[in-house]
Amino acid sequence: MSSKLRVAVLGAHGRIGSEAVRAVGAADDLELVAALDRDDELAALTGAGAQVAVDLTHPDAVMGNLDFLIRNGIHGVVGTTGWTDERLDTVRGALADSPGTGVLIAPNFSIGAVLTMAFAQQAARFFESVEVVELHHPNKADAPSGTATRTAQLVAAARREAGAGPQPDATSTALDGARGADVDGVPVHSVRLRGLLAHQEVLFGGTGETLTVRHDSLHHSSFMPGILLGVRRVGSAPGLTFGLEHFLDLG
Ligand SMILES: NC(=O)C1=CN([C@@H]2O[C@H](COP(=O)(O)OP(=O)(O)OC[C@H]3O[C@@H](n4cnc5c(N)ncnc54)[C@H](OP(=O)(O)O)[C@@H]3O)[C@@H](O)[C@H]2O)C=CC1
Ligand SMILES: O=C(O)C1=N[C@H](C(=O)O)C[C@H](O)C1
Repeated sequence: MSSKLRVAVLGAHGRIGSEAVRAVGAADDLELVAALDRDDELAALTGAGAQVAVDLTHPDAVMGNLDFLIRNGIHGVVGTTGWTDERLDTVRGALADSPGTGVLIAPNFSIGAVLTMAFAQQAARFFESVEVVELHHPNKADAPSGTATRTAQLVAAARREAGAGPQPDATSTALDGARGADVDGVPVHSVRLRGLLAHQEVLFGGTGETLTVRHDSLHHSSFMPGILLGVRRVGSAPGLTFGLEHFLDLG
């Protein structure tokens, strides 16, 4: 019997899932035992003896997939977006009935994006104003992106902790959408443009100065080291882990 970790990919035909299939297949310590997409039976995962499944599907599919994984004691590494507090609580509830099973949900697997979130969190208390602009390819399922939502939530929490009040904004009339989506008081603007992949700017403003923290994913390979790290680590992290930063030493 091989000592390699037995890994499955869900959403295996997709933009990022197909890259994950290649990355898992190329890793010496991992064995790709299933590559499933829409209409494939999840039962194939137990048949193949999958120990970890990577979910890169769609917000409409991920909850059902996780329910199956957790009930069968298969660890999950999830990049699929669409997370709300309610959804996260549902996953926590399912995991409570399956002690020993681990699920990592990462709004973004690229190291640069994880650092962007950390830097933004660090900068938040020093600036009066902050807005997030996320820019993606036009085939993306959701807006705002999971990364932008998480960034805004982290920045908002840091502002609250520092006792910062609402942001200055004297807008008295505006077209709907002109000021973006309000995520915990932080405006988030979503651009969908052919030619782009995944990009984000966090703009901070204070007296006489601005700071922009920008990250660009130029290829889907940017997400692979994070996905592989999650695959290798999730089995020793029972319960729900939200954010790849918990598996990284950010100092
Ligand atoms: N956390 C991160 O770092 C990253 C997260 N993402 C997220 O990953 C998700 C996928 O993105 P992307 O690859 O661009 O999307 P794609 O649409 O290219 O890929 C999704 C794939 O999943 C398939 N699918 C849909 N429903 C199911 C299901 N029930 N079971 C199995 N497969 C299913 C789709 O099939 P069909 O085409 O027939 O619908 C498609 O092949 C998104 O939520 C995206 O935001 C993306 C990049 C990085
Ligand atoms: O759909 C994408 O492409 C991406 N989705 C994730 C998100 O919504 O944040 C991660 C990255 O931005 C790419």
